[in-house]
Amino acid sequence: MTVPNVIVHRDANVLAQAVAARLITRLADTQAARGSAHVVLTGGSVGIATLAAVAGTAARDAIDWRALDVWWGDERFLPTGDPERNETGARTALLDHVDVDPARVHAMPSPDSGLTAEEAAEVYAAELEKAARPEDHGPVPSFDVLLLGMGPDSHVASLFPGQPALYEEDRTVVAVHGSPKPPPTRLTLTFPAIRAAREVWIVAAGAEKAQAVHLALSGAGPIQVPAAGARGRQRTLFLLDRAAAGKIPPGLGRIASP
Ligand SMILES: O=C(O)C(O)[C@@H](O)[C@H](O)[C@H](O)COP(=O)(O)O
Repeated sequence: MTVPNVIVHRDANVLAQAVAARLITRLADTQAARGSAHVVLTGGSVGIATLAAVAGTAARDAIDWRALDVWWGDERFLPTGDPERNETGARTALLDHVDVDPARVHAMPSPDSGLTAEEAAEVYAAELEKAARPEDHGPVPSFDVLLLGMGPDSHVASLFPGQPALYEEDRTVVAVHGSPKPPPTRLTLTFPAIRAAREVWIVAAGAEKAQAVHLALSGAGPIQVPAAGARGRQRTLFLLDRAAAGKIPPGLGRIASP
């Protein structure tokens, strides 16, 4: 697993703007090299603020939006259009404002599909598998950037400490019941799917995240500290504001904006 790099910005606003700039550059570079790119979005405050920042800058036109596959790391199992769905947040903040190819926006299924959460997880896993190419390392595409927010309990996507989803070694998407963060029923990528990403970027702001950041960077186990198990094949970034970086081990931080 890659050793994470830590980048610290002044506050949550600068963080969102800086992650947006980094994301645009990364995806545009990937498209220049390979023609298209895969990005995995996250819900949560910094995740959605980042998408809004992408929408708000003219540099967004550096991305060929029609040559981008958009996936989600997790979803709240709520009806389509529900404001609490991560999909709804991402559409409102960004996807409704750019020229994405609707066929390449891969929202996780909602309960109005008539599927149970378990069936929905299987459907999404099949969609991922269909998009995987022989050169990919498994039944999911090699995501170019996989964004993850992180909770104060160190959860990422809907992988919560101690829950069964963390032990999954085969399936790439599973249903989660009894999530400590509402709503209780969710769908989530598993560690094998997350670790197929070329780059994993964990974005977190606020002092309430400082302890989780500390643990995730201090050799904690992924069952107790899920963020400790989210690593990209080529690169793992912790993109933080100063408050979230307040407890990182000395020497690890790099202040990127004054
Ligand atoms: O469905 C969700 O809520 C998530 O995708 C979740 O993993 C989120 O990213 C973190 O809980 C961080 O959220 P905040 O940035 O709002 O603290």
